[in-house]
Amino acid sequence: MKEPTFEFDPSAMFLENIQYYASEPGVHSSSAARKFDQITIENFHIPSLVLMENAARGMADRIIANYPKAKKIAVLCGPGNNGGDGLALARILYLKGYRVAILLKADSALSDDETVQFESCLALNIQLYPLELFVEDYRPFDESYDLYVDALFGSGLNRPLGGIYKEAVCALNRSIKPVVSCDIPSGIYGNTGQGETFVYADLTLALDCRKFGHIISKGHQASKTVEVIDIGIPAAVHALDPGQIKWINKKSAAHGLPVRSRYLNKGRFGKVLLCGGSFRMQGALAMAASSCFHAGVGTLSLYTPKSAARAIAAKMDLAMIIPADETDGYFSEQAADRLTDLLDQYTFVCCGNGMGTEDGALKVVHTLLKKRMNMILDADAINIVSRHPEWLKINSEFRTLILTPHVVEFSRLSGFTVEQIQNSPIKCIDAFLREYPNIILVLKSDVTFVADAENISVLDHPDSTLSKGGSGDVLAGLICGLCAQQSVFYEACASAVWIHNQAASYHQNNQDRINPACFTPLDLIENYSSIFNELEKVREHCA
Ligand SMILES: NC(=O)C1=CN([C@@H]2O[C@H](COP(=O)(O)OP(=O)(O)OC[C@H]3O[C@@H](n4cnc5c(N)ncnc54)[C@H](O)[C@@H]3O)[C@@H](O)[C@H]2O)[C@@H](O)CC1
Ligand SMILES: Nc1ncnc2c1ncn2[C@@H]1O[C@H](COP(=O)(O)OP(=O)(O)O)[C@@H](O)[C@H]1O
Ligand SMILES: [K+]
Repeated sequence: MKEPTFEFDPSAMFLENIQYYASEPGVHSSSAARKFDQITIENFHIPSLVLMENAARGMADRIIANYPKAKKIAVLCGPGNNGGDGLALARILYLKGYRVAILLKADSALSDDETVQFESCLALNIQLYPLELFVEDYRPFDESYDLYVDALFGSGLNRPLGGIYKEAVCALNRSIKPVVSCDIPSGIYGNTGQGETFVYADLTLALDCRKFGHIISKGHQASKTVEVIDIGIPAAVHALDPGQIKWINKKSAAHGLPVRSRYLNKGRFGKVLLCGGSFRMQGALAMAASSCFHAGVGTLSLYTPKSAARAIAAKMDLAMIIPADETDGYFSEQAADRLTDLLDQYTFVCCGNGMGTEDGALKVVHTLLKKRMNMILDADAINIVSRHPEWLKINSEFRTLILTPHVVEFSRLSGFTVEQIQNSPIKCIDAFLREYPNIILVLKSDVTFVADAENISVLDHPDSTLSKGGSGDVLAGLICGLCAQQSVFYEACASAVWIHNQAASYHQNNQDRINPACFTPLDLIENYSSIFNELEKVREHCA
């Protein structure tokens, strides 16, 4: 595994206000996480056994909170410090009165810290079984124990699982009892999320920080629900990692929400033009428009083919509608010519929703890109620039361009296969942004990335409520609405991604929650107001 290149530089850390860093850690490679451990042990003189104890205590607390009925717990331990965490956890649970069994490969060589843990488990007479017994028949354990802990391998995995470990993982996956993985599901590589045979966990307790392997490739589903355990690594150490992915959370979402001064008039909250729609797909534009308006923009205009304009005008009062010349219900080439004269009135444009990829639409996108203005291209506009990637470079240094592809659109745009994007999203994003450094990319999926040439952030909150036609249009409208009101576009994109996802589950704990199957993308918009209120409170609290 390649070791990260960053070095410990105390001056870099302490010249800054250390509190600045005291926020939730991002997502790091597991090589970086190993480096954090090393820096903490060597430079902060916090012994590795202390970190291990913190890890084990944190895990015990989370297991008790998540599985309050589990009283009998079997812990599968490997030959390294992941196994050491497992043994320390076994001791802590045992001393709290749980019935605990340790499963360890017979004659296993143990790491130094694990040896310490092993001695104390032996002295306490905690039940110890050879892992071989579990591999031969896991069912007696299924009958006697309520929960398994997978502490076989963590960040030290350096080859595919084989032999008894592979068999143990297969048995764990067949078991009907819940499995909690320590740090990372065994068999998954923390740097890449790849693996051959690996544990499918019900809960993964990530030590210190989330690793890439929790959010990408096979590791994403294998990890299922991830909770982070604070093991006592100083927060400022995380900031040393240049390769980290920021975690999009409520606090960062609050940061990207525009501040709304009570004294300003509509002209100061953005003059937005949405360009899109067609006779067959006017709903996409209407949903984007409603989302954009409810995000707070001052004025909103829609430029859409005549027949779509008539249909939208009949149901929407929020936007000014400019009918465009059309051919068979889609933008005509003349529509693009007229657009040139219109654009100067607007401060932000969103283009693509329901637009089609006919010649007129092509010319509309080209016209926009020749103009030095800030804009989002979504949906069909992305399909169009995929056919003309050279257009992405026109005037690129004079404007911010936001692209919001889903994985298939990103595949068309970047040339990477869907499989490559799913297996190695970070590499694909990185390569794309090296080619187009002035773009902000929002790569949408169950895990969504927001990236520019310098930053990459992630939202990992899968929710089938959003797996519906129109969710993307609503997101494009929201991003446009937040960006039109401020100049920190990257933060606004991350904020919109969080709000959009949060809006899908907003009623989760209320009786009036709409079932995910029955929820429509328009219901998302109804939840903006409550979410904005919450984010404003977070912002006041942090000020
Ligand atoms: N370094 C530290 O101070 C801390 C480490 N922590 C824990 O330590 C873990 C990392 O510990 P280690 O570096 O010991 O690594 P692991 O415990 O992941 O395992 C490494 C050991 O497994 C062997 N191994 C790797 N792949 C194998 C395979 N496929 N089949 C059989 N054997 C294999 C290696 O040769 C090595 O002996 C973390 O994931 C975390 O759980 C935590 O306790 C926090 C503090
Ligand atoms: N399972 C899921 N979990 C979380 N978010 C999802 C899921 N499925 C879709 N989404 C989100 O919903 C939106 C769908 O966008 P897109 O695929 O462009 O839809 P459409 O073009 O139909 O509007 C994206 O923001 C995506 O991240
Ligand atoms: K593990």
